Amino acid sequence: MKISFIGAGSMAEAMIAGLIEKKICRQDSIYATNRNDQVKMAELEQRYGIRTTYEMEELLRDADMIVFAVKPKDAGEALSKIQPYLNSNAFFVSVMAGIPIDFIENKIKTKCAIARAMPNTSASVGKSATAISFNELVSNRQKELAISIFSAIGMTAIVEENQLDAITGLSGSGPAYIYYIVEAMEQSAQEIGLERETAKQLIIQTLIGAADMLSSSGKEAAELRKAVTSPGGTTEAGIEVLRQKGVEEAFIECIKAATEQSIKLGHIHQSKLTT
Ligand SMILES: NC(=O)C1=CN([C@@H]2O[C@H](COP(=O)(O)OP(=O)(O)OC[C@H]3O[C@@H](n4cnc5c(N)ncnc54)[C@H](OP(=O)(O)O)[C@@H]3O)[C@@H](O)[C@H]2O)C=CC1
Ligand SMILES: O=C(O)[C@@H]1CCC=N1
Repeated sequence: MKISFIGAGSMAEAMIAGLIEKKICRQDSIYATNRNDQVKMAELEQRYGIRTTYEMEELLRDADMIVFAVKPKDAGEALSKIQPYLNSNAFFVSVMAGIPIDFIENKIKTKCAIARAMPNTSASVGKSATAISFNELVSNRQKELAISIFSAIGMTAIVEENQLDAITGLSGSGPAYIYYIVEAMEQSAQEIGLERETAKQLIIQTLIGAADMLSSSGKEAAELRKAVTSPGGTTEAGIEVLRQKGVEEAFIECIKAATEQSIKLGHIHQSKLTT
């Protein structure tokens, strides 16, 4: 099975790392290209044993899946570059935030199977939360292929395309929100006089434990939170500050803003098709 990546940045690398870790396909059956960062290409070859090339013919010939992972702003240019090399057998999987399937269909001018997916960078450790939708040309075999690949690097939900902007705001960007909280916890650990490395390990284990509880206890987040929060205790004192500072509202606004941005990216690209 040949999988070709167009765009070789954070998201492509996370998927490549996950695919290799889970032995989904041979290392030398994964191909990648970028715009011009040859150092990065050499690094990927060395780190993962994959093939990199700037030859579109070599990259795309007989690929079972073409994963499109450039920034939305570069989508038009990159799609135009590969368009002459695509045929109706191609199976194209875009992971771009905000870019609708019909924009891609218009740009590549070839009727082919297209999936739009929203994974996250936890793919690199086999823990992506991915949502995916398909155009009407994706065959059952291609759907199974995409689902098996994304499921190997995490969990996969099949959704209607109109859900993907919200999913981008929630779980596509989601890891960054958690890292942001960890940064704050690390900063606070320093301020309250804890040794950096010990604090880091405690924070990580706290996150893993909480995620595990959410996943395996069958209890809602609110119930788990209440179980930690003794009346008149330490957690109550801490959570009260979060409440006063409006942290819950801030997170809700944060996810709405990310969702809006995904919608906006789509509109910007759609308007380019009509101008
Ligand atoms: N990062 C994340 O957490 C997630 C990202 N995504 C989506 O994945 C996509 C990629 O994001 P990310 O990996 O973070 O971005 P990066 O900036 O890390 O990588 C973008 C890649 O695209 C390449 N590129 C740009 N233009 C072209 C071109 N014309 N032809 C070939 N390659 C090109 C760049 O090459 P060069 O370096 O040479 O310029 C680079 O390798 C985005 O659309 C994003 O919305 C989806 C889910 C999560
Ligand atoms: O910030 C971004 O645009 C990408 C999409 C989802 C996560 N990162």
